[in-house]
Amino acid sequence: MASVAESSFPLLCQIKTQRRVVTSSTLRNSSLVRVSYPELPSGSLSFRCRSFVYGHRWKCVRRVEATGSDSSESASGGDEPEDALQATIEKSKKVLAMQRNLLQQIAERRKLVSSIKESTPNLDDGKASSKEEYGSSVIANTDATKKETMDGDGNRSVSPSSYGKSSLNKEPEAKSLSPSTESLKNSKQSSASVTSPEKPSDVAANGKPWSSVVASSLDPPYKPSSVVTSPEKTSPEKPSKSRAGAFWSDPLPSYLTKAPETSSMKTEEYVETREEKTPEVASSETNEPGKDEEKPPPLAGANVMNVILVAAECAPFSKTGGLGDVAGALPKALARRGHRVMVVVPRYAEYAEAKDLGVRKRYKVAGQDMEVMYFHAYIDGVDFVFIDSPVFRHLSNNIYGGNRLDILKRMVLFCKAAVEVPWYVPCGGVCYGDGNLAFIANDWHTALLPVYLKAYYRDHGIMKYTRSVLVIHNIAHQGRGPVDDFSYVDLPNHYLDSFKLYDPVGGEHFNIFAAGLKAADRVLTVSHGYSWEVKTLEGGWGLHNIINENDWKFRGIVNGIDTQEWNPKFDTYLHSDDYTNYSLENLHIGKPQCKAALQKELGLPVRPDVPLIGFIGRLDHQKGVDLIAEAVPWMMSQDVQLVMLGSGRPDLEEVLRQMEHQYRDKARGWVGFSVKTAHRITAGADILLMPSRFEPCGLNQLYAMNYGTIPVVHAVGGLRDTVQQFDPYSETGLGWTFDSAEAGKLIHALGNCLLTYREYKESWEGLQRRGMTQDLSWDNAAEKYEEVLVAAKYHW
Ligand SMILES: Nc1ncnc2c1ncn2[C@@H]1O[C@H](COP(=O)(O)OP(=O)(O)O[C@H]2O[C@H](CO)[C@@H](O)[C@H](O)[C@H]2O)[C@@H](O)[C@H]1O
Repeated sequence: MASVAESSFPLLCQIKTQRRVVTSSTLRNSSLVRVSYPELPSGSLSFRCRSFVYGHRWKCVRRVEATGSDSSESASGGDEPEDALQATIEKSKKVLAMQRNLLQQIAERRKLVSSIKESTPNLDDGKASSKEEYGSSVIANTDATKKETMDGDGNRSVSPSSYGKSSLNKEPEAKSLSPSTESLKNSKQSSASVTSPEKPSDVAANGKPWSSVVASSLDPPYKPSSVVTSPEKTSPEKPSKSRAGAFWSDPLPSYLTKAPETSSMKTEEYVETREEKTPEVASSETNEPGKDEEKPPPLAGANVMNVILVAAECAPFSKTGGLGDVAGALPKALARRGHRVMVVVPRYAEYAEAKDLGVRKRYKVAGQDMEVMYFHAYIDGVDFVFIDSPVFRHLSNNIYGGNRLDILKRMVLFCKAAVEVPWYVPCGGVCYGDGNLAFIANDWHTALLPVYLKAYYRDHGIMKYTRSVLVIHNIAHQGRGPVDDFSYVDLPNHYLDSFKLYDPVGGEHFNIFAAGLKAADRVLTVSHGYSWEVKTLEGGWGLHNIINENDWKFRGIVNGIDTQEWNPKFDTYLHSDDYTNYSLENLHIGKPQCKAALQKELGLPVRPDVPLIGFIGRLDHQKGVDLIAEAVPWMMSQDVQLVMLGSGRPDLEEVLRQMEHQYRDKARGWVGFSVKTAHRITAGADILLMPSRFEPCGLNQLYAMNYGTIPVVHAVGGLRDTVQQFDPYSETGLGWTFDSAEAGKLIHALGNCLLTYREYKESWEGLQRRGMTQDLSWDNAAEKYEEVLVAAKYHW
């Protein structure tokens, strides 16, 4: 047997070009292929090929060895005439030249095709339709009547007079976010050295190291991502007991003492499954020239990271409010920028798209061993990982249900499991690993994650490059309890202080949000206005001091909206019952049709001229439902219709029922949780009321504006950031605002709004047009999130 050449694509193409007979029992990956090749001394070639036979593309990454029935003779030099060999070499050279020429042509064609694609509009039509399918499968899941019981914290009003405009855009000093040039350089170097450790031939074009891949026949085809995880990170450091003991008086959690299985995954099995890939995917894994030109660089450029968003709810799978919407949409926007993105959420029900990954882990919660399983779906470029445990099951309609300790234990289990997902859960066959990784935790429910990341791992030199960002969607809910609750979170004693908080309302108590805010590398909230408010005594709900102390890592980023899901042009809930899709172009036809359909569906008189006022939201003190109730008699004295959709506090639910009972010809109070009805009200109403006492961002006003529905809002938090007061003189603005949470002020603003609706049609249309032409997508916000993730990454 004589070694002829190292693996080479041209050589294989040469073999193909000359139409040699290829004999192999399976012609599959990692098989021994034998090719008849009389010009060679051996008469044939055999080679072991860890190859990719997709379409007609071949790539061989191992040594090619010449062999044959007479290989022993050839190996010894035999009687091979010198000139025959020379002729073969010459021939080979010619073929190689032809081959190069061909590849050149292919590359040029590819360039041409991609430039045609770029200049062709409606390329995302396919995406829109797939989203529609995705959305429509959801209706059954989310439409059931839901009730929400959060952690039971009391509510307090925020004094509007205390909002200082000048402070609204106050953000952390740039210098405090940026590392020194030197450390940035070092970290970049270290990141570079950890992000591309494999030999080129060992790394697929999607950046996944072959060596750490597990069989995943259950997974959908994985779209290539340019994120590379380091071997160091994909094989996380295993803490030695003695090392951990030196830092930590309490015993380490049991799962820390076991080696994560990331690196022990079976390449062989993976090789089998790779054959099932489509030619399109496979082509991205060849080393063909021209491929690089075809794939544009990620928008995130060198900032591409692995991002894991962890939340208690995620639309469309689970949702009680705005948090679910954000968890469903922000990750997709980050993925569009080129990041590898995962969402981790509890599995409250069986989701058709999600498949069992077969991974099982056990965690201790309050002394009890609990097993979790992991389900996975890959949708719109995002890995959705659902953590399954009996404690989460059947809670779709009652996500925050149960008593305080039930919720606490669920969140302890969820956060313990979530923080280890990058080690154990292969997505598309490959675990994320803990290098170049940032978690985004959301609200108090997942505020334990930054604490666990620190206490279990980073304090012990593990996951030391992993960062955590904690997003405040609503600071009124904090995970409060008696100090004794600390025993449930399973942390070293010296962590107790970070949970302890004293305030005049709760006295000395245990506060999960407080600990999360301290432990996270960065803290975000969902608007600029709210980022200012939470630093005040009125708006911080007892956490303002902690936020002020951590101002350097704190920032506000206004939410975006999912412009597929909440778009009158594509909205799947407008496909039936006489509703219709519409856009700015046919607004004057489409919106009145939706209004008539809504009136009909609700049993209200179908009248195009009467202003239809809507409200959608959780029924609690925050949303100012009581202010609407106070204004109802005035409203009903006007020629208007009012429809309110909400669930929550029983007394406020009763307000809705009473209102409908009293004004049957004008008002409807829909008590329950119906995503379909929320979409239909947003499309059919002329005006949306949001008199929230405080509103971290608010999504309904954004949805409303995208549907040509005019918001009337209390200028607070994100509402003030996003709804600019209408100015009839300059014909600017997006809606009506009022400056304090009082029924009188609401009535005044709504009165002006109704006047404009009736008397100034052109102004009204201008308001609608301006609202509908705004860029409300998540793309802008995602870019800002990326800045924060990168700042966290380079900060030690
Ligand atoms: N009865 C019902 N039936 C159907 N759908 C209903 C419904 N009640 C509410 N919804 C839906 O839930 C979402 C509510 O979002 P919001 O942002 O207005 O409020 P929420 O207070 O829950 O969110 C918190 O987090 C978000 C996200 O950051 C912040 O915008 C917000 O200010 C903060 O209070 C919307 O999609 C709305 O349509």
